[in-house]
Amino acid sequence: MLMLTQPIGELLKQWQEQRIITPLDRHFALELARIESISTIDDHSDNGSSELFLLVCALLSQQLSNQHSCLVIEQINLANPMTEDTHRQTQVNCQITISHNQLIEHISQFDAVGAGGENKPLILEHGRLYLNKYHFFETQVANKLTQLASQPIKIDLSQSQLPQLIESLFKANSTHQQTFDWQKIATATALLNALAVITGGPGTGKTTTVTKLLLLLLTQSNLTIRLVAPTGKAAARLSESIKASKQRLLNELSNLENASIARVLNDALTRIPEEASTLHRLLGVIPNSHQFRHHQHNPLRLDLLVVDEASMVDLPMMYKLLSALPPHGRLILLGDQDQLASVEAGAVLADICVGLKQTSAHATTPWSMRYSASQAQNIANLTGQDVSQFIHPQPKIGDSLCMLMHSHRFKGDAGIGLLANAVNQGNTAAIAQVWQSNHAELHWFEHTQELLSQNQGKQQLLTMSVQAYGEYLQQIQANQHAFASASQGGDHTFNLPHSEQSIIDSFNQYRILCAMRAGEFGVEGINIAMTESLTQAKLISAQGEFYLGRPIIIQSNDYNLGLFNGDIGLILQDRNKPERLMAHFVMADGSLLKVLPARLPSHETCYAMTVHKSQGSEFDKVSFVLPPRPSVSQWQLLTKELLYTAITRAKNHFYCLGTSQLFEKASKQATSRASGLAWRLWGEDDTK
Ligand SMILES: Nc1ncnc2c1ncn2[C@@H]1O[C@H](COP(=O)(O)OP(=O)(O)OP(=O)(O)O)[C@@H](O)[C@H]1O
Repeated sequence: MLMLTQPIGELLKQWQEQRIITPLDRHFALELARIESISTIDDHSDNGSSELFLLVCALLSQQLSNQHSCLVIEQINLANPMTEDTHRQTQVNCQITISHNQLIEHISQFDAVGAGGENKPLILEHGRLYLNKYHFFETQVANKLTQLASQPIKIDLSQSQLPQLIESLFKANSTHQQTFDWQKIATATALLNALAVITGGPGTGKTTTVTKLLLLLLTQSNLTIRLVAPTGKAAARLSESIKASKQRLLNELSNLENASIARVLNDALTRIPEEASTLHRLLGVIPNSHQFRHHQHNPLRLDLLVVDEASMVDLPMMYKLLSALPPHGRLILLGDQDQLASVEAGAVLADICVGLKQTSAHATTPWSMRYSASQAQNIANLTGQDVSQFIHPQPKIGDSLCMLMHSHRFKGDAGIGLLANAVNQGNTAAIAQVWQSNHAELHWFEHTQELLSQNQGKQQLLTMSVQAYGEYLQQIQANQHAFASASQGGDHTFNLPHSEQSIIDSFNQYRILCAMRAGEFGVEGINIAMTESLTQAKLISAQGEFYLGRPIIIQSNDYNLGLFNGDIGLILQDRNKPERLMAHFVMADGSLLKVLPARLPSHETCYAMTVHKSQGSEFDKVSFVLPPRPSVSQWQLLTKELLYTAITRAKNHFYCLGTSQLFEKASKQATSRASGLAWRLWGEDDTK
């Protein structure tokens, strides 16, 4: 059943040396072999069965390290199991000689492998091999979502004012030339179900819709509503968006003709919460523990939870969140299903949305709704929108889903929106056309073929970045000069001219995003190059670790300080003692946190950051850096989700340093996360 050129123990060592597997993968396999009582792993007396077990365990661990939730046996490359790519010309030193079905049958015979629900280290279900823990997370998440989705909320239309209120709130939308008002339909979806998943790209109106929804819910009863996002930055943005959306609604309500309706809505508007927190803060962090204060036996005290940027929530976190929901709690997930999947295991939001994907070659749109007949009727009753064409014989959780597809931010022919769409569809002809159309908001820096240090594209990027970052650094210099001259003149009552918030806001107008961490064109190299360029331009004086104007990104959580992985701050003069430097952070509620640099948790310079870390943030201008010659392992990271996420971080200008071939090739490569969640939710395997 297995052909090996060397004993498996030696091969595992060799794969580790070649970095095909990690030391963890190897030790994981050896440890499970110990549990399985495989004493001598190079014993051929069992016809290769022990070796096969080790190989499969190493493959499973390798999958988990790559953020997959499981190992799909059918996807194992039997001819060369340690490579996914069947065309790659790598040395074949291991070959599985039985079929995938025989392999599944064989794996199920091992002692360490059980079926779903069994207390075994590994679980085999539906051709997928899991670590018990991940199987548990996945089944629990699927069960809870399905259970929430099957809790329709009854609305007695003979008693309810809701249709009238909806009509008043969405009246302005009817002037848009669209067949369906999806924002209105999404609102009805969430009014009618305990679970609502509202997805869509940037600027499609997710926050606008959820604000109207909260407003409508609050006209019905006094609910305890909590708003959360996965990171501090995303939570701060959610707060800002909700505030802005409330303000827009307040203006709209002042134009309502019906005074009694306007009164009802105005009253509810004031009760919409504005403050958002992080998921960690909501669940209650226990220092030095993976557990949270809130869980199944100590549920959250709320009636409705709104989770923004849900694409960033990984499988274990989604499990913890769902477990902590009180039995009557309603859940609204907001996010962009096309963005990068979570940093840790799983692609929960993408798996939830997979059932809406159009797989037919004749499909005119990439997604389509999937309603039950009764939900379609309820939506029609509430909104007047006839969605009967979306009735599906097997709606599953479709009644809880709504996708917003019209961007109000990137209108018509705006370059950023066109580029994001073309990348999303992996349409290389459209991508080339967008770049060739010379849109004012798109800028290209080509990697030249010269020595990397003389790469003209990189020089252009650095020159532009010095200018972009110059603005906040000049504000800092103005503060520094004002302090120096006030001190000379003996003035102790003086004030720094630029506030910390305005300097941080100015810094946040621009960011360099890198596809990679390491290397000259990764975060590390670009940060060094930026520091040199800004020093040459005399905008910073980078002497010592903490210099005035140095931007930093936090790399671990410090619950005592209230700083979390991904928080970004600036080293600035302390207003109360300007001769002292402090790290300054703007918190989710808009307040300023000052920390002595020596007390900062692990951190690094942040002129450039990874695209992953930028999720949940937006900048006026973004520069995106692709490496000129990616290695094989770097290639795996260059996906269309990475490009799409980088592009959609930019509000007004997107600059890209790369080669057109690389950009187009990456847009053809989609992220795939092995998981059984979509199958559990939708009952189909061909949805992907
Ligand atoms: N129906 C609409 N008609 C006109 N403008 C709209 C409509 N819906 C939203 N907008 C505008 O589009 C912009 C983005 O809306 P909103 O913030 O709700 O989108 P979003 O999907 O939450 O965006 P993001 O992905 O950035 O969080 C706002 O300026 C908003 O006023």
